[in-house]
Amino acid sequence: MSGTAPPAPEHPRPLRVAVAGASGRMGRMLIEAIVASPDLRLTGALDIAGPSVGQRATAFLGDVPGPTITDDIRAGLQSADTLIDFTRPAGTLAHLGVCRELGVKAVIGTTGFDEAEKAQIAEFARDVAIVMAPNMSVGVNVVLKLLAMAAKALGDGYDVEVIEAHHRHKIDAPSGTALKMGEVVAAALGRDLKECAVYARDGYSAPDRGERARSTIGFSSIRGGDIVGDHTVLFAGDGERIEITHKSSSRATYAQGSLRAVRFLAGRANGLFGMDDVLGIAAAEVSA
Ligand SMILES: NC(=O)C1=CN([C@@H]2O[C@H](COP(=O)(O)OP(=O)(O)OC[C@H]3O[C@@H](n4cnc5c(N)ncnc54)[C@H](OP(=O)(O)O)[C@@H]3O)[C@@H](O)[C@H]2O)C=CC1
Ligand SMILES: O=C(O)C1=N[C@H](C(=O)O)C[C@H](O)C1
Repeated sequence: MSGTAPPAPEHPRPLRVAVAGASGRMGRMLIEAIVASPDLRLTGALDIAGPSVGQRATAFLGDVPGPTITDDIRAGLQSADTLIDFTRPAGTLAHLGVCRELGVKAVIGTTGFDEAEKAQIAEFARDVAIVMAPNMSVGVNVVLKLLAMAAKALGDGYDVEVIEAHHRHKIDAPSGTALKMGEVVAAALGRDLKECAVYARDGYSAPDRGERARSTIGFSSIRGGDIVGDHTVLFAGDGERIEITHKSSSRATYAQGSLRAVRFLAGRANGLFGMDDVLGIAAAEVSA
């Protein structure tokens, strides 16, 4: 034992966290992870009006104390430093409006935002610090770097297809992660995904009929059972194929990534960040 004082704790008091979508698949996973984290405290739980409102947010964990789920956004956020939101685009935007008023930071996992909604989130981030990512897992964010490197190295000679599979309850398609993968590959190839994405092919209706246009990036979505989340990017060339795949087998990875994002935001007043910022890989080398 040395005689020096132990290092100061990273955070002098637990970070106070509210969860939106508290009774959802991710909401419950997040609540369980927060309760198990000594540096975090669950101070609010939000959900859209329904049977979960009025219930104790931690009831599914047994006799664990926790806040009551509310659909009153202000009440749910009033004691929080940071909101973690895994809901729907309309819900997230409503929550962010109150976050801005109350000075509450936000970690956004919700997917399915359109361009106008993304612009609104960027606007909110001028006033409050926000981490937003379609996938909070470490693995997927490392894969995004690998994809950029692969696309740069392979260039235009390979056809790119993004294939994703999720559980039967997922409402948006393609997944936010698949779209992000497409964006990363398109950027590395000097393309604009808006111009080159192909979301459906039925073989009969123009303009999808006929040979594959070389510069397109195709998307395929599979929905079934309890698949947590699988993503493959296929680079198909002449005489060889490369497949880069990530498979989630537990939502705990998304929850743990979200908690890392909460801790990352603790020192920040405003700005829009991604999981690559949280993980410290935003500037990782991707040149081929
Ligand atoms: N970034 C990431 O790492 C991940 C992102 N996701 C994304 O998170 C989101 C939620 O996923 P998941 O937990 O599986 O979904 P769930 O449907 O299980 O949970 C969503 C929760 O939000 C509630 N909700 C619905 N609409 C609103 C609204 N307008 N305002 C407030 N709350 C609302 C739902 O209530 P009700 O049930 O009554 O509709 C439910 O409690 C999706 O967009 C999904 O793609 C999911 C996993 C990982
Ligand atoms: O809805 C889900 O479940 C998931 N959604 C995210 C997405 O749309 O990419 C992340 C993960 O794939 C699980």
